[in-house]
Amino acid sequence: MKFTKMHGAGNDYVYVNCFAEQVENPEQVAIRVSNRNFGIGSDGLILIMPSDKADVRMRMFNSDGSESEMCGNGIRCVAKYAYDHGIVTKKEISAETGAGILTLQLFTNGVDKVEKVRVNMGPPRLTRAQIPMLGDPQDSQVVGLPLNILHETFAITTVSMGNPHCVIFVDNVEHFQVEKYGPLIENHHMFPRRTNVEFVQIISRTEVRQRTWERGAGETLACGTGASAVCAAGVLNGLTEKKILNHLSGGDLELEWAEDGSVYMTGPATEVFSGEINL
Ligand SMILES: N[C@@H](CCC[C@H](N)C(=O)O)C(=O)O
Repeated sequence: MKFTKMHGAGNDYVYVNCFAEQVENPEQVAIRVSNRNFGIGSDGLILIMPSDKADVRMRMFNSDGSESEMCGNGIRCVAKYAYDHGIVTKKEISAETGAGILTLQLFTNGVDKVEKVRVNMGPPRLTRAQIPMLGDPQDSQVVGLPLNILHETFAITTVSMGNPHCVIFVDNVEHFQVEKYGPLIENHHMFPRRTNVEFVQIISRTEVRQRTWERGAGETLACGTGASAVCAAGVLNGLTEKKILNHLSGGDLELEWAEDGSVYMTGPATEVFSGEINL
């Protein structure tokens, strides 16, 4: 299988051009290639596919083989791959994802390669049914709900960006035990399809620092859907403005919850290397 390794702010995936390749059993392939000792090494597998509804389609698998509806860092890299490898020639493209069809604006450098992408991530979805989360499905939003984990109580805010997120504001995120609490919240019975978890420190009303425990992957260096969920959660909790800079462990993302109701995410996309693997 031919592949290209790419990352967005350090959130790294193995990308396969399915305009040219066919991938059987992508769940198993994701587990195999993601392994950092016995495989290529990545947070998961992303398939770049033809679409009959959009310029390109993305399917995304975590390193444990589970499929997610959406990946914010991944979709920027899909856009970069599609433009740099001649699948698309426009600088505004559409992409089909499990979270719907998104529009993306591409920014190129002096040698006409994509460096940065702005994605309309769509509106944050806030009802319990949309997350999904146990409780009254019509509950319009969950903001600062107390959740007991071991001997701690966390105030959680839940947001779906097509995939589920549980946002928790903490005083000192660098010293926070992400590995201890992340998996307990990811697998909490409140979340029937598990959840991604963002631990966030407020720096100012326009700047935050985020660490992410990803569903199906563990702690990663960045999460674009998570950063978008944090943008909404900060506003819902009255902690931040609608436009913020988010410092993730592997780089920065710019977020804006705009007047049209959508969250816009802008950030880098980087190609690292290409190769071939015998499966
Ligand atoms: N890193 C991603 C999100 C990947 C999927 C997530 N782990 C899930 O299962 O929903 C991003 O940049 O959004």
